[in-house]
Amino acid sequence: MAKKTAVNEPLNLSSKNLNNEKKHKDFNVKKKGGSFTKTIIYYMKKNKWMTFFMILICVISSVATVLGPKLIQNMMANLLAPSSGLDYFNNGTKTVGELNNLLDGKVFISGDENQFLTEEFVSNSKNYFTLFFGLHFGWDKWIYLQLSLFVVLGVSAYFSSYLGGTMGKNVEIDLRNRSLEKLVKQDMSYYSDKKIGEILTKIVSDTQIIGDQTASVPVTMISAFITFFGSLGVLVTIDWKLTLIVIAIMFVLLIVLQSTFTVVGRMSKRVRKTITTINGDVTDRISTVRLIKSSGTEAYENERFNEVHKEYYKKSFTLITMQSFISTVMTAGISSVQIIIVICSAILYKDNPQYLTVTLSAFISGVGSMVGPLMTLSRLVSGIIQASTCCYRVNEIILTVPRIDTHYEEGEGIIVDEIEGNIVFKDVEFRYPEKPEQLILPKFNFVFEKGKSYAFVGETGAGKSTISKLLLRFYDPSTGDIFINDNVNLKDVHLSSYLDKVGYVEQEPQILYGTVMDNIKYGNFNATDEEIISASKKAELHDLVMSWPNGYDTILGERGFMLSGGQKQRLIIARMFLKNPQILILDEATSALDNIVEKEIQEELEKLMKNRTTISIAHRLSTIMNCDQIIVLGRNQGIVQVGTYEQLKEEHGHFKRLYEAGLMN
Ligand SMILES: Nc1ncnc2c1ncn2[C@@H]1O[C@H](COP(=O)(O)OP(=O)(O)OP(=O)(O)O)[C@@H](O)[C@H]1O
Repeated sequence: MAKKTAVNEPLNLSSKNLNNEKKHKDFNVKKKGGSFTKTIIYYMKKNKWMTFFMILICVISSVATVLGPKLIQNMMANLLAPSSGLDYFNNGTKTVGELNNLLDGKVFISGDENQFLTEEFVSNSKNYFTLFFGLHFGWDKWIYLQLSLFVVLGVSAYFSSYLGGTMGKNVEIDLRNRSLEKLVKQDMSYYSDKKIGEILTKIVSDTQIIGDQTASVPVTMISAFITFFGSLGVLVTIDWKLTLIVIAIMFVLLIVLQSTFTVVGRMSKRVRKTITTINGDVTDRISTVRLIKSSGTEAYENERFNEVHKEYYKKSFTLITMQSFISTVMTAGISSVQIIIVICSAILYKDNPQYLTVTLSAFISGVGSMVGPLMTLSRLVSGIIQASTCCYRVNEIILTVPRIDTHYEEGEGIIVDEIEGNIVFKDVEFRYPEKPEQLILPKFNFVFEKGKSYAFVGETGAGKSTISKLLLRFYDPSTGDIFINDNVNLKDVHLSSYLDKVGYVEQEPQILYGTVMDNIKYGNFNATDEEIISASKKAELHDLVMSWPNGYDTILGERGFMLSGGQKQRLIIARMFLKNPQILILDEATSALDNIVEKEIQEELEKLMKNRTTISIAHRLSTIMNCDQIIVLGRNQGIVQVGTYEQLKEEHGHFKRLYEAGLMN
C-alpha cells in the first residue's frame, strides 16, 4: 500500500510539521495558521505571472506618480524663466549665449548663441527650454508630458484594479475550496462540538473578507512602498531640508500606527468571534424551526436574538470608535504634512520668492504623491487587521488534521473492487474519542459472513448505532481491527472505493436540496434516467413522483422538508436500488414510521437485502425475525447473545427480557 504523501499545506505550516504532529497526537491537531501577510505571499508565489504583472504595473504607476512633481518643477521653471531673462536683459545688448550663461543652468533660451536679443524675444516663455535626455523641452512640451503621464496613470490604475480584483477572487475561491475539501474529509468527531453556522461564517464570510482585502492590499502596499521612497528621492532633489521635515513627521505617524495595530487586532478578533457565535445560533434555530413552531416560542427567540446582538453591538461599537480615532489621527497627520511644509518653506525661503515659488509648488505636489498611497493604506488598516483575524480562523479549518486517514490522496490505499469475503471484527474495543472515559463496546470478535443478514438489538445506548459508525469508518476501533474481504484492514483501504459498495439507510434520511432525480442519483452519478426510474419503481416511489406536477424535476426542500417520513425512506431505498451496494447497513431504517408504512417499506427493504451482506440495527421484531443471526448488545457489555430469532426466543437471557418487556414491538 502506498504511504501517505505529505499534504501540501502552504499557510505557515510546513508539511513536515503537520506529519510530525500527526504522528505524535491522537486527536485532531489544531494549530494557528499564517497571518494575512503570509497568506498573500503564498498566493503571490502561487500566481507568479499575475504577481509579476501586478508589480510591473505598480512600478509603472508609481514611477509616473513620482515623476509628476519633477515635471511640474521643470514646467514652472520654464514658465518663470522670462522674468529672470528680463532681469538680465539690457536693451538689446545681450546675446543668446550671454543670457544662457546668466540663467541658472537648468533653463536655456533658444537660438543662435551670437544673436542679439529683443525684449519681445526675451519675454516670450516659448523661447525657453530645458534639456530632457538631450531633448529641448519648452513649458508646453512639459504639459504634454504631464498629460501623457495621466494616461499612463489611468491605464495602470485599470490594470492594477483588474489584477488585484482577480487575485482577490482567486484567493477567496481557493480558500473556500480548500476549507470545504478539508471539511468533507474531516472526522465525524470534528463536528461533535461545532455549530454549522460557525463553520459557515468562516467559509463564506471570512474567506470573502480575505479575498476583498487581497484585491486592494498588495497593490496599494507595493505602490505605497515604491511611491514613498521614490517620492522621497525626488523630494531630496527638490529640497533636502524640507525633505528632512517630512521624514520626521512620517516617523511619528508610523509609531502611532504601529502601537494601535495590536489593540485593534485584539478587538477585531473579539468581534469576529461574537458574530461567528451568533451565526452558529441562527443556523441552529433555523434548522430546529419545527421545535420553535411547535412550542410557540417565537417571541422568546426574538428576545434571545436581541440579547445576543446587544453583545455584538457593544464589541463592534468599541472597535468602530477605535478605528475612527486611528483614521482621524492618520488623516490629520498626513494632511498636516502639506501645511507644515508651506509654513517651514515660507520661514526658510522668504528672502528668495522665485525659488520659493518653483520649489514649493513642486514640493507640495511631491508630498501629495507620497501621501496619496499612504492615505489609502491608512484607510485599509482596519481591513488588514480584520483580514488577519479571518486568516487565522480559516486556517483553523484548513490546518486541522483528520485522525482518520481515508487514503484519498493520489495512489494511496487499497482499492476495493468487490466485496468478495466476510467482514471480520477482531478484538474490537470502542470508546468515542470525544468521551474516551466511557467504554461503549468492550473487546469482542465477530464475523459477518458474505451474503447473510444480521440484526443488532439491545436497549437504548447499548451501542447498536456505534456498530454502523464503525462499519462506515466514521470512527476507527479504539483497539483491534475491522477487516473486509476476510483480511483487508479497513484502515488501509481507499475509503471511497469501499463506501462505493456500501449502502446506508438511517432513521433520519439525508435528503439534499435539489430535484428528486438528483437525490436518487446521489451515489451513482453515471446512472441513466431509465435506471433511476427503474430504481424508483422498485422502491414504490414512481407513482407518487409522477403524481407531482414536475415529476422527477420536483425540487425537494432542504433536508426533504416537503416529504413525509415514509416518502423520504422510499427515496433513500430508491437511491440504494440504484447504487446496488454489496453491503447494506440499515440503522433503524423503519423505526420512525407507523406500522402500515413500516410494513410497506419493510417489503421494499427485504427486496433490497436479497443476496447482500446486511447489517440491521433494529427495534422492531418484524425487522429482525427473518435475519440469519441476531446479535444482542448489553449496555457497556458488548455482545451478550448471538442466535436466530427462534433460538433466542427460547433462551433465558437478555433477548428474552427485551422481548418480554415489549422492547421489540
Ligand atoms: N459522538 C459521540 N460521542 C460520545 N458518546 C457518544 C457519541 N455518540 C453516541 N455516544 C454514546 O455511545 C453510547 C452508544 O450509542 P449508540 O447510538 O450506539 O446507542 P444505540 O444502541 O444505537 O442507542 P439507540 O437505540 O437509543 O439508538 C451512548 O451512551 C451514547 O451516549
